[in-house]
Amino acid sequence: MTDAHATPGAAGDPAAPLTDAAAARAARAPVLSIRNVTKVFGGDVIALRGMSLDVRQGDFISLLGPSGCGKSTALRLVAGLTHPTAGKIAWEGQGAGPDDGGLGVVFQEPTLMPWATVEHNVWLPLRLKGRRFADCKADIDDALATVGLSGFGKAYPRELSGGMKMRVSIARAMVTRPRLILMDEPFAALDEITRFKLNNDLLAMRAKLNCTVIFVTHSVFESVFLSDRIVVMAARPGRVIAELNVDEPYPRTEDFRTSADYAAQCRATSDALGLAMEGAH
Ligand SMILES: Nc1ncnc2c1ncn2[C@@H]1O[C@H](COP(=O)(O)OP(=O)(O)OP(=O)(O)O)[C@@H](O)[C@H]1O
Repeated sequence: MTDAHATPGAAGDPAAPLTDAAAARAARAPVLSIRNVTKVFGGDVIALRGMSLDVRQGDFISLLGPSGCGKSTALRLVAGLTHPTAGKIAWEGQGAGPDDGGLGVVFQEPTLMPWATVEHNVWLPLRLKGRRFADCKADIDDALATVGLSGFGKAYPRELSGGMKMRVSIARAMVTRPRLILMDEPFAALDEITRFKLNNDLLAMRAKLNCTVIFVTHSVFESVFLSDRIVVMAARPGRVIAELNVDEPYPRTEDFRTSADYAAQCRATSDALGLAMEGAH
């Protein structure tokens, strides 16, 4: 039996007792800590104010909130693409961090090189590390198999559907076997059936790679299906207003998607998001 109701977390009610699942999560090895991070653009746009988050090995964290609440800014800060105005982001352990292969990033657009084949696109992060194609071929084939694209290595992006392009983008992010994958609304542009399928496949890939994911989304349904932690954010200024745990164990299947537990968790998350939207006006 699962407890799929909103449960307290670090940013929710730290004084409340943890569920067994939350206690087990808290015991996992730390990957990254975000401490009181603020990002201000141009002197007066507070994209993010005082964000704190502990990311642990195996977490699947969704950042959920209205447009402009600082979700992408938070991901860019973690990726080292921009730097905090105040506060600190600290990586834990060896082989971590954006500069030493500990990180893979998937953007909303697949951002593939149109002139290169699928396998050459996936090779890119290894190539940037100076690795020869022939030496990486097995890893590239493995990444393509993991995303369900075996046999498409010689195809060009123009020959692929939107969902397949996104799979290539995910294979490219995972080919270095990063500890942490950041995903910025990767499925937002896809139709709902493709999105459900990619949600299922993403969980299978994550289980295979045993990696940690931070996932940005506008979708309550997607965040509840995928995540074990949902960070709800509000805009103006961008900030965290709640953290909810989804204690349903993995693997999650279509049975979960149609269960009363899932519906209850979606309602609780929707309520928290409603408060975030109110705060934005
Ligand atoms: N480079 C920048 N320069 C100035 N302002 C910026 C910059 N990047 C983001 N902002 C502002 O910071 C705020 C947060 O933006 P961010 O893109 O992080 O939000 P978001 O939650 O990801 O939004 P969306 O869901 O629409 O992508 C917004 O007001 C945005 O206009």
